[in-house]
Amino acid sequence: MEQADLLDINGQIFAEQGKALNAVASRNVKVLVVGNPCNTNALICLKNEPNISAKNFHALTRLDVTRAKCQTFLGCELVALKAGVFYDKVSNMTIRGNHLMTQVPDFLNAKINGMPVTEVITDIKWLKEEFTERVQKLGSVLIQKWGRSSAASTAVSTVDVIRSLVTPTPDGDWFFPGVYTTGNPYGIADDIVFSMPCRLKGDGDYELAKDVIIDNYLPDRIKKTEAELLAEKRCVAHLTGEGNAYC
Ligand SMILES: O=C(O)C[C@H](O)C(=O)O
Repeated sequence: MEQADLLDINGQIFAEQGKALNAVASRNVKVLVVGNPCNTNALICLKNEPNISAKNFHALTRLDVTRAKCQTFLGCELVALKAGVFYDKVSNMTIRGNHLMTQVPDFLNAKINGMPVTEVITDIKWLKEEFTERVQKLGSVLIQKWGRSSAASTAVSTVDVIRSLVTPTPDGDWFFPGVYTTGNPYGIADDIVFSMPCRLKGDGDYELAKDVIIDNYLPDRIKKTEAELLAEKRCVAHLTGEGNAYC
């Protein structure tokens, strides 16, 4: 199926969900969109819920973050640092942008046992190439292997998001959902759903993390995933009330 068809068919479901939530849901409802393409489906959903704050919508990019944490842990194995490190010792891991293949696993800001990942895994080539590609492609690799999307890890990630929404983010760490962009400090275009680092107090509301490092490597990649999301957005304009779709 072409991406434009997928966007249209799945997008219609999320437009209807948005309208239904708008009609009956609490104005404080928190919405987590799982169906792919989840960033743009979240955008469609929130555009159909004018009575509910766009801040209440999240896209499930947590799955990618958990994968990135696990791959980082495997990276530790590669440099014989497995002892004492499990993936829950990896903090500040985010993926930037879309849940799809252009996503940017941000190893630059991530830490292992409080130390920058790049100081623990000094093979930067491995981080830029193998690690990044593994995280980007795991979803499609699993579909090829099993003939369907991953279900258990999606369910676990969904529970993780809900737990993160109702628990204060641990000191020094981040929460990393796909969120609606409006006036963010990272220069990401407004009016899309983009995964970025956040912190929560445990009441479901969040603020964007401020202590974020950007080097020469990340911006180009972040621009690419932003461009993909802007293109998806044009493709679903008929579902967001913004005119004719253009794919
Ligand atoms: O369902 C998919 O397209 C893949 C899924 O989002 C995943 O990342 O495992």
